[in-house]
Amino acid sequence: MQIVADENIPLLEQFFSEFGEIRKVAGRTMTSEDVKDADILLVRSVTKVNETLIANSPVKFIGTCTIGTDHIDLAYLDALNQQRRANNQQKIAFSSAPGCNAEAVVDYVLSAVSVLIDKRDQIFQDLSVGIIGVGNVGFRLRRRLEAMGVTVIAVDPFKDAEEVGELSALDDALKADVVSLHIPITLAEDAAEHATYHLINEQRLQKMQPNACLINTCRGSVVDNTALKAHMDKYADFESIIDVWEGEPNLDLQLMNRCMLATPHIAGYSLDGKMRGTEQVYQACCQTFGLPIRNKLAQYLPEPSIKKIKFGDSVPVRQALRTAIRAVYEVRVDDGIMRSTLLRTNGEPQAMRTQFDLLRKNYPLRRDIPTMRVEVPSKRQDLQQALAAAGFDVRMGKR
Ligand SMILES: NC(=O)c1ccc[n+]([C@@H]2O[C@H](COP(=O)([O-])OP(=O)(O)OC[C@H]3O[C@@H](n4cnc5c(N)ncnc54)[C@H](O)[C@@H]3O)[C@@H](O)[C@H]2O)c1
Ligand SMILES: O=C(O)[C@H](O)[C@H](O)COP(=O)(O)O
Repeated sequence: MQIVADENIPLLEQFFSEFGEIRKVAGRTMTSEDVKDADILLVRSVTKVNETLIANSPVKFIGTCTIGTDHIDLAYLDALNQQRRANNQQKIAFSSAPGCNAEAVVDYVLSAVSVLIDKRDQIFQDLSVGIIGVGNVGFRLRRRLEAMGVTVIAVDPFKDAEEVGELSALDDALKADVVSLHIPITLAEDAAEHATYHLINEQRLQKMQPNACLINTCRGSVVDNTALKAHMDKYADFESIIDVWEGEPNLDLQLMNRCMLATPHIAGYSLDGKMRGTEQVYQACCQTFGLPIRNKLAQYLPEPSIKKIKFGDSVPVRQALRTAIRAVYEVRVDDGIMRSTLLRTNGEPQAMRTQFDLLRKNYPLRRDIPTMRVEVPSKRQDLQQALAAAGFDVRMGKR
């Protein structure tokens, strides 16, 4: 079989060579010519999988090693499969990787919020956080923040409170100190009144506190970026932390300059998250072709480069939390690199696209918080509790 895959998918050979010959291509510019002989098509979020791409391909399995599926024309795939069923042809199987990088997004939000509270001389427990969308990311984030003593106001019209905890109205969540978005991008024709395109518009920004902080790690156009820029011009204390941009890989550099933190769509880019995405799609592919699952992610994940943090007797909880979270993931590094790189493009569109994609392609190795072992003195129950709540693998030191 021929496998055509986005060159940025990690562990392609390790997981997929048993299926056949792998041809790697640039995901953003993948064409129908590239996939004309593909039996298996493996993509990430930058490849539009639609009629134009696959109509003339013999593809039997399509996998996206990502959480989001908005780049896949699922309606077309559905129609195609109905047609195939009518003609007694095998359907084209599809799989995404639900939850694969949810942990990394939670870590991103924790790192970003820890920068925000430092700036405002606050602690986590001072905050209320509105979580919009209580799926794989939002649910994990809620659990983590509540364990850390943060007040969470969660919204999800498609979930039951019995399943995900207390749910509130959107207007209530918008009143929180921090509003964090964890929803898919959906349009009115598919999701009616719950469509998320420009969910955060001028009207909803007005409902937020004048010094609130908006965090967008889901999809750029969930926020009306023009309205956000105008809102921040009006409210000097309003902050935003943006990982996903309307029109990316091109983006509004004025908006970037005004954001408290700006990153190039890397919230989910931990090594664990990316590799887990490949593993999940591999498992679905094995199922489609009736092969046993021989490969496991644990075989390939390297040891974390920082294996352990050890705290002494006198460290304040606030300092320990900040140190541990940012030892695993320091969002300000990504922010600094993105600003300096994109400002050098002077906003020239082609240069901006190239640099944005290079920042993502050459992203440095980063691990998930639960991979970090933290040792605390046994008498510091407070520290143990706070670090475990934040997701660390906490061990007690000797008395
Ligand atoms: N920046 C990144 O690197 C990155 C990484 C992972 C995911 N994402 C994005 O984040 C999104 C969320 O990820 P997830 O894994 O939690 O997805 P998910 O599908 O598990 O959860 C999304 C949740 O949003 C809810 N929802 C849908 N419309 C809503 C609305 N109008 N209001 C409130 N809730 C609504 C759904 O019911 C669902 O529970 C993904 O769709 C993806 O686009 C980005
Ligand atoms: O949907 C997702 O999983 C994320 O947005 C993912 O991190 C996107 O990464 P990409 O596919 O663009 O490499």
